[in-house]
Amino acid sequence: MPAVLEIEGLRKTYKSRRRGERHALDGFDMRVDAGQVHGFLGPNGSGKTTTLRTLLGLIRANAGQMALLGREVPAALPEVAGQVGAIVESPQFFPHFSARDTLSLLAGAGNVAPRRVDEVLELVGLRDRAGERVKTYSLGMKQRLAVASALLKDPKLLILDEPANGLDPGGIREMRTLMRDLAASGMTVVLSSHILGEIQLICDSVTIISLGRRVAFGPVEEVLARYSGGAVRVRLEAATDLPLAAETLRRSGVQVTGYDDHLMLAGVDKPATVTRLLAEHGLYVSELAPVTADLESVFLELTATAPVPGQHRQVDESRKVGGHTQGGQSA
Ligand SMILES: Nc1ncnc2c1ncn2[C@@H]1O[C@H](COP(=O)(O)OP(=O)(O)OP(=O)(O)O)[C@@H](O)[C@H]1O
Repeated sequence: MPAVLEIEGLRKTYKSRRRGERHALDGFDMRVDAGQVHGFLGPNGSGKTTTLRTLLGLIRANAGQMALLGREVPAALPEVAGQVGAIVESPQFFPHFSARDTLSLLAGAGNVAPRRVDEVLELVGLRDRAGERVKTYSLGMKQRLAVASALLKDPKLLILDEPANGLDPGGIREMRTLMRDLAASGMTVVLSSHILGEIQLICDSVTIISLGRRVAFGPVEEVLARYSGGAVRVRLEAATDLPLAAETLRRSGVQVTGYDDHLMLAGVDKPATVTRLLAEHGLYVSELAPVTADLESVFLELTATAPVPGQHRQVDESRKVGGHTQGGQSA
């Protein structure tokens, strides 16, 4: 599958007199294949916006290679810009203009056929309110207008920085449907976010960034499976046997956490061995279920941002949580 977006070894260092040097991107890699909705995930300050701004030629990298639609950027940006729609900073619209006026103005400036204005209004679901002034719009409607403006050129690649930021659950759901519709029409969509549930629902694949480095990437299901760590939930026919079962499993080297009515096991390669081991001790399993992690726990673990009781994590501060600090396919 051809890559629509490729980044290799990207470095960006900000220098300030007060804070000295800060490596916002520290050898970052990323690849997005055609036709995907790709989630770009990372905690605050991890380097998402810096990556997207560098890719779009808004700031200069210190090192690394980047390509959009198979062309090296920033050198080929003038040629590929017409096929890339992006919203990286919240666009400001004239509050007294309607959505239709706003888009007509942008279409005129960008040599876009006027009929495209109605097409994008339809696509983002603003057709029926297109004549009203932007100042009367909800945040969700303004976000749709921003997406509409990025769609005017009918781009092959759409890049959105935090498109669901500030939206209520209804607005988020609508944005999700819009993203999926765009992908279904053949567009590749890259969206940065820290709304993990959303990414899990919308995206085919993800890149997780932490402290300017890629810590995991791949299809969402693969990333989840990779970081579930062989977790298995076990229930027994007799709950009173749980302590004995826990002891038996621990003696065989399995990591066990005991709960009132079940055990959680970690690092189990073959769940069937658990059943056999327990049966050999007269303990009968009523449930043996592999537990898949959700994206939120994977994200918290990989980016070391899980909350710790009594501690306030500082922005940009790295802290190791659990065993994983680097992804299996990490850069
Ligand atoms: N213009 C700048 N000057 C100095 N430091 C900067 C500048 N822009 C970003 N940074 C620093 O670079 C790091 C990465 O910032 P960036 O905005 O790319 O992160 P982000 O992942 O987009 O975060 P958020 O989710 O909060 O928007 C942060 O430490 C930030 O403080």
